[in-house]
Amino acid sequence: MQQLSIGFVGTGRIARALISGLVNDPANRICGYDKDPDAIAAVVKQFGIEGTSSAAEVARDARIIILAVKPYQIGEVVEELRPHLTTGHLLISVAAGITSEFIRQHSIDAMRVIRVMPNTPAFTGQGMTALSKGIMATQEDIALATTMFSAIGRVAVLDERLMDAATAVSGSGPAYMFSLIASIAEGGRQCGLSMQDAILLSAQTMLGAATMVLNGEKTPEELIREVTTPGGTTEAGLKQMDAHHVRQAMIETVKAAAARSNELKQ
Ligand SMILES: NC(=O)C1=CN([C@@H]2O[C@H](COP(=O)(O)OP(=O)(O)OC[C@H]3O[C@@H](n4cnc5c(N)ncnc54)[C@H](O)[C@@H]3O)[C@@H](O)[C@H]2O)C=CC1
Ligand SMILES: O=C(O)[C@@H]1CCC=N1
Repeated sequence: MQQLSIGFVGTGRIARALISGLVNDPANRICGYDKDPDAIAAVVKQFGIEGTSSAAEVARDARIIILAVKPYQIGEVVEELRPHLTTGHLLISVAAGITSEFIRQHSIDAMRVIRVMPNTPAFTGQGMTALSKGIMATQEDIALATTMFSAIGRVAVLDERLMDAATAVSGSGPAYMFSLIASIAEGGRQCGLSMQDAILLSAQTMLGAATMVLNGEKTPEELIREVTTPGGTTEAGLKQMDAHHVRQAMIETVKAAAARSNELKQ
């Protein structure tokens, strides 16, 4: 069994979601550093990873370094890491908008960089990660990252120019899904259900509907037709969705998030 040494710089919300899945593989040896002592103490306590006291220590202890800080903090973290980086390292960035070229140019010329966009359902093993190869990264690096991120859900390998779109659909997507679940549940509550029952009915329905789509036998449009009886309840509901331009609103939601990811580009 090949041991993988993985180090996180930044152990906030998305890092915790990734660590929660990666710790299950005994082949992974995980360490982390966060400039907030409470953040690193929390992950050490929760997941039993090794805490370190600087980014330099992460570079010393890990071959794979995951940059999990806010986009505007990536520059300072790469500067801090640079003197400690070698061609033996692989840098993986989860930051929205930040290009692999920005990271390579601010680290070392031969740096192998992979840009990924995971999402918080990684906590349940049902994450979706899009990943793309920087110019110096190899197919072996992509294969390694694919295996790593498969521990927390599904993986799609994309050309980097599509990462803004992936960020908008699956990176930010859980927030839209939570919003839809909450809105449908609120409708149920207004029709007499308790909020607890309404959330259960709404969330389990989203899970079941998503599973049917992923089974891949039918398109979402075909599945809509199968639920909808002419003159029945679904048709009455869908008419309201159309009247309130819900589909168009969701399209515009994704386009706005992709545009913002593009604005964060460095
Ligand atoms: N939250 C999400 O659902 C997703 C977030 N991302 C990306 O992940 C990155 C992190 O986001 P979150 O985890 O949500 O943020 P967060 O604020 O929860 O975590 C960031 C962590 O980085 C630490 N940090 C900041 N500067 C540092 C430094 N110089 N050295 C070491 N640690 C430092 C902070 O103390 C904090 O604990 C962002 O770039 C975001 O675009 C990507 C996919 C999904
Ligand atoms: O909202 C954000 O910018 C990050 C990136 C994707 C999910 N959260």
